[in-house]
Amino acid sequence: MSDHGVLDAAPAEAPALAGMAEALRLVEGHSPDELRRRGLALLRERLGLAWARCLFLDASGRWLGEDGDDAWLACDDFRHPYAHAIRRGEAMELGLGEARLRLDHPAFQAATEGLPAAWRLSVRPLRARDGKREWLGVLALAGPAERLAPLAECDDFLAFEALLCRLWAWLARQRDERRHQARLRDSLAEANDGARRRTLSERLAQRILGDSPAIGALRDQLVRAAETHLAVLLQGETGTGKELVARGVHEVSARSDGPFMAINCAAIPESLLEAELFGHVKGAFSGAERSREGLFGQADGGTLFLDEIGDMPLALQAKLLRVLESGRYRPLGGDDERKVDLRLVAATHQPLHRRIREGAFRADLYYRLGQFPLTLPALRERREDIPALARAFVDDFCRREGREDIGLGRAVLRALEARDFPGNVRELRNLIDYACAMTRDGEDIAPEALPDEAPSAPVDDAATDATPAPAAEQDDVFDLRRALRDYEATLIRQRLARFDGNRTLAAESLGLPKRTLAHKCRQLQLDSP
Ligand SMILES: Nc1ncnc2c1ncn2[C@@H]1O[C@H](COP(=O)(O)OP(=O)(O)OP(=O)(O)O)[C@@H](O)[C@H]1O
Repeated sequence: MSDHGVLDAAPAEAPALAGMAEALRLVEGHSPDELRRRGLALLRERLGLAWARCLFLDASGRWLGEDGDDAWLACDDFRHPYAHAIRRGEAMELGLGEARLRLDHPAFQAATEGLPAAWRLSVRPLRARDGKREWLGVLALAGPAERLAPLAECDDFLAFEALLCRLWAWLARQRDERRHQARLRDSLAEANDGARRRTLSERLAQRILGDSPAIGALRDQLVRAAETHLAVLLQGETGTGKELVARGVHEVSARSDGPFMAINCAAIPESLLEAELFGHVKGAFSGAERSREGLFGQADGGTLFLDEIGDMPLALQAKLLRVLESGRYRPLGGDDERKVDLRLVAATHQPLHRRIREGAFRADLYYRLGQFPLTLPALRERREDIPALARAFVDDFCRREGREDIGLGRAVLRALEARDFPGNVRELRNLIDYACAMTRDGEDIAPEALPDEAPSAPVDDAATDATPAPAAEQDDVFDLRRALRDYEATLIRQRLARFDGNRTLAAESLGLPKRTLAHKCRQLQLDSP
C-alpha cells in the first residue's frame, strides 16, 4: 500500500471512463477532414465495421462529397440513399440487397459492390447541434444486422456521434473563419498594392508627362515592370522618351537607392564598348595603366541602361548574353569572374526582329532582353499630350533661362497639334526652346515663332518596319561594305546640308539619336564639310 492508501498495483481499469482515450483521438483532429478520418478509423477498429463512410455537405448544401474522392453526389438525386437521409433529416436503415436493387446510382452501386446482400446499411445524417450550421453530412455504415441494429440505441455510439458533430461544426467554423481572415488579408493587400501602384504611377507622371491613355498605360506598366527583376526592353521611335522611361523604371523599383548607369551602344566604337561594359585590369591592353571598373561593376545593385542595343556588335552580344544568363562577368585581361546583380533596361529605335532577320542581332539575346517588352507611343499617336508637354517645356525654359511669363495661346497650340513630329517629344522640346527664345517676357509665343516644319521628314522605321526601296541596279558595286558606307555618307551629308548643318534636326529626320549621328560623322569623317 502506498502512503496515500492506494494499492500498489498496475493502474486499474476505469470502465466508466473507457471512451476517453477515443474521445481524445477525435479531439486532436485539426480539421474537419482529419476529424472524419479519425472518426471512421475508430468505428472500424472499435466496432469492427469494415465498411464505414462519412460524407460531407459542400458550402451550398446541395452536394455531398467524400474525402479523397473527386465525385460529388447531388442531394436531390434520390437514386442514392444519402439524399433520402439528408432530405428527411432522419437516420434510415435498409437491407443492402434491397437498396442495391432499388437505388441504381452508379457511385452507390460501385461503392457497395461486393458487399454481402444480407448486410444492412445504416445512413445517419449528421447535424451540428450548435445551431450555426444545420447539416454537416452523412455517416454510412454497412455490416451484419446484429452489429448495426444495436447502435441506434447505444449511448456510447450516440455520444460518439454527438462529439463528432460538435467537433466537426467547431472545426468547420474555425476553418471558415481562417479562410475569411485570409480573404480579408488578401483583399487588403490587394487594396494596398493598388494604392501603392497608383502612388508610384503618379510619381512617374511628374517626369513622364502626358494624360493620354497610352502614356497612362505605359506608366502603369512601368510600375509593374519595376516590381519584378525582369529585363526591360524599350522600343520606340527616336525622342519618344526611352531614356526617361528607363530612369523611371529604376526610380520606382526596389533598386532606386542603387546606381543608374547608361551607355549608348551606337555612340561608342566597337573596340571601346567592351572595355566600357566589362572594365579592364591593369595591363589588359596597351595604355591600360590602371585597372578600371566597367559599367557592369558600376551598376551593381542598380540598373544598367543599354541604349541603341540594336547597334551592339554581334561578338559583344554573345558576351552580354552570357552575363545575363550567369550573372557573372570577367573584366578584360582579368582571370576572375565577378558576380553582378543588376536590372538591365535596353532600348532601341530599330525593329529588332528585322535586325534578327538580317543576321545582325541574336534571337536568344532578344528574348532574354525582352522579358518585359514595352513600346513607347510616338507623339503623333497621342497628340492630346502636346499642350501639357509644350506648357511644361515652356516653364522649363523659363526656369533654365531665368525668363518669365511666356504664354502659349490657342493658335500656337493648334499649330503644334497639327505637326507630325518625326523627332517626337525631343523635337517638340527643341522647338519650344527655339520659340521661347524668339518670344519676349510677358508675351505669348506666336505661331510664326515656330520654326518651319522639316520637309517630308521620314517616319522612323521603328513604327513602320518599312524596308527602303531597293536602289536601282548598280553594276559597278564590287564592295558592298564600301558602297553602303558611301551611301550613308552621301545621305548624311545631304541631310546636314538641308538643315544648315543642324545635327539635331538632321538626326531627327533620319530617325537617329543625335549622339549616333555624331559618331557616324566622326566615323565617316564628315566633321569638316
Ligand atoms: N513623356 C515625356 N514627358 C516629358 N519629357 C519627355 C517625355 N518623353 C520624352 N521627353 C523628353 O524628350 C527628350 C528625349 O527623350 P529621350 O532621350 O528619353 O528619348 P529616347 O527615346 O531615348 O531618344 P533616342 O532614341 O533618340 O535616344 C528628353 O528631353 C526627354 O526628357
